[in-house]
Amino acid sequence: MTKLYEMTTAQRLKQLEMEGYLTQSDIELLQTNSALPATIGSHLVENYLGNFALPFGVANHFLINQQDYLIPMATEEPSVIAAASNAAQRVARSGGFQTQVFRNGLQGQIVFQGHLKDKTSFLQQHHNQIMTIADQAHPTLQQHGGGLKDININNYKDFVEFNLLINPAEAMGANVVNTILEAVAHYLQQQLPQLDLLMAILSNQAPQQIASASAQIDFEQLATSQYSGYQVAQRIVAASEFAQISAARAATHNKGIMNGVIATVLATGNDTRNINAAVYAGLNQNQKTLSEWQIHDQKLVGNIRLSLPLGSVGGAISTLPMAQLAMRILQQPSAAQLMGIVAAVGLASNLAALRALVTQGIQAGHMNLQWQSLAIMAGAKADEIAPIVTYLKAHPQVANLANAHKQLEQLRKDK
Ligand SMILES: CC(C)(COP(=O)([O-])OP(=O)([O-])OC[C@H]1O[C@@H](n2cnc3c(N)ncnc32)[C@H](O)[C@@H]1OP(=O)([O-])[O-])[C@@H](O)C(=O)NCCC(=O)NCCSC(=O)C[C@@](C)(O)CC(=O)[O-]
Ligand SMILES: NC(=O)C1=CN([C@@H]2O[C@H](COP(=O)(O)OP(=O)(O)OC[C@H]3O[C@@H](n4cnc5c(N)ncnc54)[C@H](O)[C@@H]3O)[C@@H](O)[C@H]2O)C=CC1
Repeated sequence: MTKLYEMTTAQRLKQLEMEGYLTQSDIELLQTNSALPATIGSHLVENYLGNFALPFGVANHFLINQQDYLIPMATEEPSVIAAASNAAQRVARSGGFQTQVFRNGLQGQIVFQGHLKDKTSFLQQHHNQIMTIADQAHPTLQQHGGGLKDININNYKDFVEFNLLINPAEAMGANVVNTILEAVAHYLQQQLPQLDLLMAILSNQAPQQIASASAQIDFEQLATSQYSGYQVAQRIVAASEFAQISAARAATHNKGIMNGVIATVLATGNDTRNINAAVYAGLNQNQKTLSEWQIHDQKLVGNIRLSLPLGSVGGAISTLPMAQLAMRILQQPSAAQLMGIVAAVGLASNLAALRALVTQGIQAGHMNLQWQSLAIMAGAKADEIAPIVTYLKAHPQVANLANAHKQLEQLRKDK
């Protein structure tokens, strides 16, 4: 069967329509030059001039909690989608990804300058009123099952912090949380005139919005022409250990994870700055990397744990037509399901990069993609692609479109 990446874009769209991932109107949306009408764009940002387009594609072969997924990605970086698909296929053949999600709420901070002597009795006295104000500030949130869950007060040297835990229901929650915080802050300032309100804002540290994904990969899925699967597994574990002791390597290890994470977060209309901030806030001196790899029970075992305050409604998720399309391709996941999916994508991106790095190096795969693109651009069809790639690989000095055309003509004459 022709592989997705060997098809033309038109064939690919047809194939995904046949598989039920896309409707005719999705295809029309994808084929319009600007999938974002100016009427929406000009309401999303200020001083709007036009749209900035990015390629949008899908990674395939994802089996997550025994369910098949196509993963929409928006990215400008070549090989991110191929890498995620490549690793996902190895994981799927070994049983797939398992995910776990803890989605308990976002923290909001109301910060005053000064000192609050009797914080416990203040909280006891005002707790119910604060809960009522929070509910009134965003009444629809309660209808969606969200709202203020908990309040703590922390005294610092010259500051008092009211820390509110708010369940944003299905939203990412920045706006709903900030609305509640400002209403509560106003009330608190009235009750505490001796303090000076400094700010009220959600925290992008999200220790209560955590997604974990794991995969147990059979050694045979890792083998290359140079190394056995077991050797590759050992080398991936060594790479993971080195990242734990080298901050310089940890940064790159993590970047490889964020390749797929950010591409998927962006495609679904979620806030990428929020996710970058939350993910990196989850790291510390003792935990430099977002994932770890070990050998256990004759398998390579990967684990990833990410702070992922994602939403399935609200903000640009509900406004951008392309984000809505991405959510349809993902079969309309809940926010918690989306968190698990994104964690699995992060682990897949990491596995692909590490496997390439500890075997043939990163450039060989990148050049392979380049040659594949040249062959496809020259018009090569399924079984014609491999011989042209082989030729271009063997003649890197003349690996250009004109020569890909010549080789294709020759190949067809020789048939
Ligand atoms: C590049 C590949 C995938 C080539 O991989 P390959 O070995 O040439 O692939 P293959 O031809 O054997 O195909 C195997 C599978 O790969 C996928 N695949 C293969 N080709 C395509 C394609 N054109 N489009 C879409 N998917 C593709 C596809 O799933 C395919 O299965 P199939 O569908 O055929 O049954 C591999 O070498 C790889 O995974 N390399 C890693 C690339 C990577 O991580 N890139 C990210 C950018 S580098 C970076 O930013 C971060 C880094 C690396 O520094 C992080 C770190 O240091 O940790
Ligand atoms: N520090 C940060 O990260 C900040 C981020 N932002 C931005 O805030 C936006 C996200 O804010 P949100 O509050 O998530 O979006 P939002 O402002 O669109 O609010 C969510 C809306 O969805 C509605 N809704 C419908 N069904 C719901 C359900 N099942 N659960 C919850 N709400 C439901 C709510 O009533 C509400 O009106 C993003 O655009 C983000 O970039 C804004 C300020 C700060």
